Amino acid sequence: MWKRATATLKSSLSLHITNEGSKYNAFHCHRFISGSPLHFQEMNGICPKHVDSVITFVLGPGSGKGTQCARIVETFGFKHLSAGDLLRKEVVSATEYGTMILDTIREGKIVPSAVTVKLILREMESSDNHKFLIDGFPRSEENRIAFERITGSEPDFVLFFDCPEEEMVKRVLSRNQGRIDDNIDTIKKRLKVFEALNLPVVDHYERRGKLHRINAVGTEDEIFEQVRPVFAACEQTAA
Ligand SMILES: Nc1ncnc2c1ncn2[C@@H]1O[C@H](COP(=O)(O)OP(=O)(O)OP(=O)(O)O)[C@@H](O)[C@H]1O
Ligand SMILES: O=c1ccn([C@@H]2O[C@H](COP(=O)(O)O)[C@@H](O)[C@H]2O)c(=O)[nH]1
Ligand SMILES: [Mg+2]
Repeated sequence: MWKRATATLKSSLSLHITNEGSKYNAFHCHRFISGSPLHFQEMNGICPKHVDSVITFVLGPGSGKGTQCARIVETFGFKHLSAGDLLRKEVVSATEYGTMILDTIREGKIVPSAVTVKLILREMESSDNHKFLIDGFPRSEENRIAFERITGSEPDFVLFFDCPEEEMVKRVLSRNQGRIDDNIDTIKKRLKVFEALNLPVVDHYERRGKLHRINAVGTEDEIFEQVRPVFAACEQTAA
C-alpha cells in the first residue's frame, strides 16, 4: 500500500495566480461535486479523494520520460498525466484556451499555470487511482508554487531525466508524431526555456531532498532499471 502523508487538495481562498500580461490571470479551477462546478477560490477545501495520494513529478524535456512513464504505469500501477498531452487535447478540442495553447506550444513557451493546473486537477479528480505521475510539469517555479498552493501539498518525489542536448534533439526530431513543436527552431526555444525556468524547479527539489536524477542515456530497459528501484523503495516504505 502506498501512503501519502500530507496530500490534501486544499484551496487557498486568497489565491491569485499571476502570469504577467495574460488574460488568464484569474484562477478558475472547477471541482465537480454532485455534478456542479465550483471555483476553487470559493472552496474552503479539501478533496477527500486525494488524501493519501502519491504525487510524482517527472521532468526532462525530450528525454524519453513519457516512454518511461508507460513502464512505470505497467509495473507500479500509477496514473500517467502528461501535462503536454492534456494541453494538446485542449487544442484539438478547440476549447476557449485552444488557440492560446497552440501559440504557446509553437513558441516553446509555458502555458499559464491557471490553465495547466486546472487541467491536471480535473484529471486527478476524475481518476480512481491515487498514485499520479505528473509528466512535464511543473515547468517553472511559478507553475510549482501554483500547484503547491492549490493542492496544499508537495510531490512525494521528483524524477529528473537528465539527457544531453544533442541526444534530446536527436530523439525529438525522429519522434514522428506530428507534433508542432518537434522542429529544430522550436526545440532550440524549448531548451532555452528549460534552462531558464525548468532547471530552477529541479534545483528546488534537489535541495528538498526529493530529486531522483536518472541518466537518460541508454536503452529503454537500461533506463528503467534506474527508475525501478526508486518506485520499489517507496512501495516498501509504504507497506
Ligand atoms: N532510451 C531511449 N533511447 C532512444 N530513444 C528513445 C529512448 N526512450 C525514448 N526514446 C524515443 O525518443 C523520443 C522521445 O521520447 P518521449 O516522447 O518518451 O520523450 P518525452 O521526454 O516525453 O518528450 P517530451 O518532453 O517532448 O514530451 C520518442 O521517439 C521515443 O521513442
Ligand atoms: O506544464 C506544461 C507542460 C507543457 N507545456 C507546453 O507544452 C509543450 C510540450 O510539452 P511536453 O511535456 O514536451 O509534451 C511545452 O514545450 C510547453 O510549450 C506547458 O506550457 N506547460
Ligand atoms: Mg512526453
